[in-house]
Amino acid sequence: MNASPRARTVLPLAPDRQGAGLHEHQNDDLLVCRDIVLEFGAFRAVNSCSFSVRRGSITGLVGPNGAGKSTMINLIAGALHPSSGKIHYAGEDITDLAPNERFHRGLVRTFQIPHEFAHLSVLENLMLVAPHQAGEQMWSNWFSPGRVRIDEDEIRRRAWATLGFLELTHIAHERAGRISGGQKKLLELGRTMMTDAQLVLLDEPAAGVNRTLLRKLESQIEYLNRERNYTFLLIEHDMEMIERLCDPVVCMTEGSVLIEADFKTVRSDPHVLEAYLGETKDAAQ
Ligand SMILES: Nc1ncnc2c1ncn2[C@@H]1O[C@H](COP(=O)(O)OP(=O)(O)OP(=O)(O)O)[C@@H](O)[C@H]1O
Repeated sequence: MNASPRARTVLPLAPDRQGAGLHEHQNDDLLVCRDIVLEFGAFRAVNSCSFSVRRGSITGLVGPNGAGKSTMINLIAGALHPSSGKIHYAGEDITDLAPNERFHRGLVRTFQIPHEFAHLSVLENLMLVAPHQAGEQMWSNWFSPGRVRIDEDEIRRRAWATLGFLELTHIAHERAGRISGGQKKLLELGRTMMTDAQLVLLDEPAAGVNRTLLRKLESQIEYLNRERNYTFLLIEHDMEMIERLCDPVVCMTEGSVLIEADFKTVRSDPHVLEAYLGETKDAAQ
């Protein structure tokens, strides 16, 4: 379980209040999404969605298929921009910031290793992600080659340390495209460790991961939360994982937040049950 203190419970919204500001956001909120709307053509995928992520928490984002969870993660990461609403991160309005600017502020999203990195080794994939590499800047190469060397050595050292932590040292020189799905998830987590992450967005980390690797992934998420003070926002359909790791849990349905509370309260909430039941009925038809 996340070691940080559990702060608040927000009771389910009455249906006629859905989409209204969910609650008073607090100073310890690292991320605040307020009244976010996103339309794809005539379809409103996110409908006045408001929730916050407390600094130091592992916040779960759950909800039936199509609820708008991944779209919200895309909006928070900056891959999509809302039609209306505001996103605040670390006290600043980031609604219009580009994804790379968010990344440099420590808002990091994990992603499947893209094709262009699949042919690189696991070690190289880690080294590539380190922020503020002097070698990135042409002027550094011209004027201070020594500094580039030191940076690269430091990044390499950090990459090996990360591999050691993830127990992936034995596959350091494997091509990233050839490792197992579970190992890729660990590598994604490792890539966040090469950055100065503050808020890590994890989209379905458990998907395609076997039980043993899943427990390892969970304990590493807990470790990074506890020891490196990472805050996580985690989308997951595996409710056991959500129960073990997350507090609070935000449940979305039809583009809005239905409830934000501890796992037990969310699980037993009749509106949540109804939302998931609707999904089951749709699948059965
Ligand atoms: N690029 C797009 N164009 C049109 N509709 C989209 C697009 N992306 C998502 N949608 C729709 O928006 C709604 C929300 O999708 P989203 O992927 O955010 O849901 P989700 O809660 O993450 O679902 P799942 O748990 O199945 O991944 C869905 O109805 C989806 O079909």
